[in-house]
Amino acid sequence: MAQSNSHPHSMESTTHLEKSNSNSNNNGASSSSSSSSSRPLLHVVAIPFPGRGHIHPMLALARRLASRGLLVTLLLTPEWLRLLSPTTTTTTTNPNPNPNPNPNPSSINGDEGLLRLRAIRGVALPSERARGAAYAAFARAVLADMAAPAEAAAAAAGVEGPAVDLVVADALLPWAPAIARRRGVPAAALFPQSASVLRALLALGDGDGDGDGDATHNLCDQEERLQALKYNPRGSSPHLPDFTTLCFGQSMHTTFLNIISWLPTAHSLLLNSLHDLEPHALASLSSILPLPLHPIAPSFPHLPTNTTTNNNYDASPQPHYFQWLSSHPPNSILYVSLGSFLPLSKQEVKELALGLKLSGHPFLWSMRTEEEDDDVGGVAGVGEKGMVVPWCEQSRVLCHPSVGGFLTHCGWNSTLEGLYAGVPMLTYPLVWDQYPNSKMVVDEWGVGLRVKEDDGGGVRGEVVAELVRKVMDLEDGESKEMRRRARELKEMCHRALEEEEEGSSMRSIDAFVNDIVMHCKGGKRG
Ligand SMILES: O=c1ccn([C@@H]2O[C@H](COP(=O)(O)OP(=O)(O)O[C@H]3O[C@H](CO)[C@@H](O)[C@H](O)[C@H]3O)[C@@H](O)[C@H]2O)c(=O)[nH]1
Repeated sequence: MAQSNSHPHSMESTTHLEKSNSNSNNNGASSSSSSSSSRPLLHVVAIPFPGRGHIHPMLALARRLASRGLLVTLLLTPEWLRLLSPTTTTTTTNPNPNPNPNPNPSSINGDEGLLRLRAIRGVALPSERARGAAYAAFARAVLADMAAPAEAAAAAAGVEGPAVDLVVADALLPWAPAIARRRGVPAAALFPQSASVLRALLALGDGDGDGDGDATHNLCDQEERLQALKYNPRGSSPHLPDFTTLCFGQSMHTTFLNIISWLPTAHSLLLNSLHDLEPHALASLSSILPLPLHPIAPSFPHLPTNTTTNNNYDASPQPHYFQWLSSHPPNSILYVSLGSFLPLSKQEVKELALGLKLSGHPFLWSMRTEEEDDDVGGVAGVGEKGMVVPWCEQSRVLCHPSVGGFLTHCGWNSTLEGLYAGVPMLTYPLVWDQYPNSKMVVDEWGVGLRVKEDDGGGVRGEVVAELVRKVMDLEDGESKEMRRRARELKEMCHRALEEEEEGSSMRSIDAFVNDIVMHCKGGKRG
């Protein structure tokens, strides 16, 4: 965050922490062989919300903290421990054999230096595959049933030692601060969505003043409210069914506000954003939240964490679809992914497949098996032009030179990964923050076109085809302008990671580490 907009409590301008583990490996984990043989600065317990879009940013953060000399115990459900295992990531429906089984950079094979993985046992959650269809049961289990098992796992981390100094939790885990409190340590929050969405949520919280303990009341003045509500996830898609009304008997924003009401009391808040990307929202949050804010994006599991990175992706071995990508000219392939858990209707899949076929452009579609449908003509049969995989290393795929466009549901991680890669986007939001994210991509940053409008209505294949042709046409004026803007934003993202130039992401992580080391070692433990 620019100094002029920093919160008075922010430590961002403090000098870099001396790195006690400068030899980070490609995943950014410390090269020290084990936690017992090193002297970690602090022991952090990190608790992500158990969904892909939350685990990725927490895993990236954990690696970055470990690379700076902190011991991090990342608590995961047994299913996620298994899903992050490299051996589970190589299956594909593509007829090409996989000649080069690849450790997915977002995967992890046991402990990595100062990063330890431990299980949260004894909580029954609907599986990741079923999560989209069973969201109510999933959300209830996470919000209620996961608390005690997570606390037991945090306690076990302290017994395994050394004593826990700090809990870092996903902002959507409302029981996390109580775990920290009972251990007598501070809790920091990682907010996994955009700063603009958080700001809108807080503005919505400025409501009835009924004294019901909602700590987000009265944080925004009228002007702030009006600005923030432009990004009201609900307001930007008023015709969408509000699925949490069914789940919880109350609206999504009320549910969300209750969940995140602990944020103003957290020790500090890590935001998955960059100041130059959302300057107004971050400045506004700085002024209304009484705690240090650290905008740490870009922060993906595959990025090196401690080194200057001018390359787009790391040098890990590459799975088979990279060979296919490499057999195409630069900027010729459209990458398609509609997120990690919400299923599309058969009709939507059919229209998208038709659109891709009519467009005539090659595409790589990461399609979850439950989206596949025989009626689509086995989408892979859409032609020699397309490849369908059940999973790929998205953030690396997007950085491949042959990829020239991204049809995305606008999950916040996907949005950031598209910006980092510098590819123009076609937006196809499905729920919640994906609508305001689409709005930023198209209207604010000028790096995309809407496939699906904000009214959430259906999309015809012919329209998809026309938009794909436009965004992939390197000679089209509008496409050229989007590519120019995309290059600018890509450069911005890469600058944020430059260590020697003190990029903003590096500064923020260092400031956070300085902040918590000073707090915990300074005897301020509660
Ligand atoms: O084949 C694939 C498909 C996805 N991904 C990764 O999975 C993550 C998906 O995250 P995101 O783009 O944020 O989508 P969701 O999983 O749908 O994320 C949920 O969580 C996000 C953060 O809270 C919200 O912004 C979204 O709306 C919500 O749906 C990204 O890192 C992708 O790179 C892959 O690596 N390979």
